[in-house]
Amino acid sequence: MTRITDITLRRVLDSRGNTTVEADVSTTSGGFGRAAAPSGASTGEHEAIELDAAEAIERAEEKAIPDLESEVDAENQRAVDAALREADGTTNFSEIGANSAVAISMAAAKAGADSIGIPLYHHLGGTFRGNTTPTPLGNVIGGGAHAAEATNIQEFLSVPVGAPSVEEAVLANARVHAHIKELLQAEGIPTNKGDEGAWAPPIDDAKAFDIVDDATTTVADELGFEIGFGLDMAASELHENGEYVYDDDVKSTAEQIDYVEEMVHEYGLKYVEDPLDENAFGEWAELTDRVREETLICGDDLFVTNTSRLQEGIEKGSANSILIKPNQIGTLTDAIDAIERGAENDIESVISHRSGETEDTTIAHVAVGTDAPFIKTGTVGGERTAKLNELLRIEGQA
Ligand SMILES: O=C(O)[C@@H](CO)OP(=O)(O)O
Ligand SMILES: [Mg+2]
Repeated sequence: MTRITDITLRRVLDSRGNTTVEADVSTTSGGFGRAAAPSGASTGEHEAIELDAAEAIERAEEKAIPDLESEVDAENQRAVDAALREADGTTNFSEIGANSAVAISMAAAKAGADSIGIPLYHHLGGTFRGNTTPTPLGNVIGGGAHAAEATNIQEFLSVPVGAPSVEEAVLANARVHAHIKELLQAEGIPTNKGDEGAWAPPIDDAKAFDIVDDATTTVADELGFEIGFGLDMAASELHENGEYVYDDDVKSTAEQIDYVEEMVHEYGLKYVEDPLDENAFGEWAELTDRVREETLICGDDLFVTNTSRLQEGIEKGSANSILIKPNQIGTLTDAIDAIERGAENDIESVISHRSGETEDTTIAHVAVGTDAPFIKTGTVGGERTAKLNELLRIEGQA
């Protein structure tokens, strides 16, 4: 019923105007799925390999598609993803490209769900999950690798933990984003935007902390529920020769740990992603020990959605949260295996977009299907609202 009959790949544009891979998958029962691969800018050194889109398509057409068409059932996600890995033959999809692999993996999942006649989140999570929606982390001020001449910290995130619904949470983040524009304009500060639609003003991190604190507090008072905030420090991008290099300061590892702990206490941060370098498992553990009761310390570049790296982090106590990005590892099976391993070890999952995105909505379904407590997929911009609005549709079906 769900045997794959045809896989078609094409180049499409992502939100940065770069080409990426889109896959169409059809099945014998007429099921259909379409998905496109996102693309990162502040990529982890341990991520699966993204090839030039045209190259990835050519190689996947030659090496992977013949092993899938008429050979595998779209509803059997593990079999689809095992065939992709088998065809690639490397540990990091460097042969066919993680971009072609993840596009095919996600499109096959959609075709499987369509063939069976259930929503993707239900196909991915099963009948006993998928009854909750994640809290969205909304990127409202950005810099780092996402915007030049802006903050050193890559992302300041609105975290509406008190919102009674995902609809209220999404609207709250949009309100915080709009209020920040008003605060910046009131001071005559330019309101440029970064890759993910967050404001990217020419201000330092200290100013950004104060503006985001002001905006989240004001909007929380307006709406009547708690709105905290968090960070993606993407500290590997700041890490040079064992130090963390800011525009106005250079911090040793010990000073970086103290700094993050101080910010968690001063601003009541709900979430801190990548506060230290992507190889510093031990130092991460020291920070996590200090603040784990107050905040989530989340591994993005540290874990790169890789269960083996997550296992090392579990054994060392490096973090209490993992960022999940299917294109970092190459298949939905690997991404969901990482979520499960995390859940077995009290590691909270945050399902995430990439800075280069399309209108694809798969990650919204992954978040709901796995009961993930959080999703990080921006605040405004078509490639971000595509996921946020899909969450609103799913919540409406509940
Ligand atoms: O660092 C991150 O968490 C992601 C998403 O915000 O950015 P990028 O896709 O550039 O890695
Ligand atoms: Mg990150």
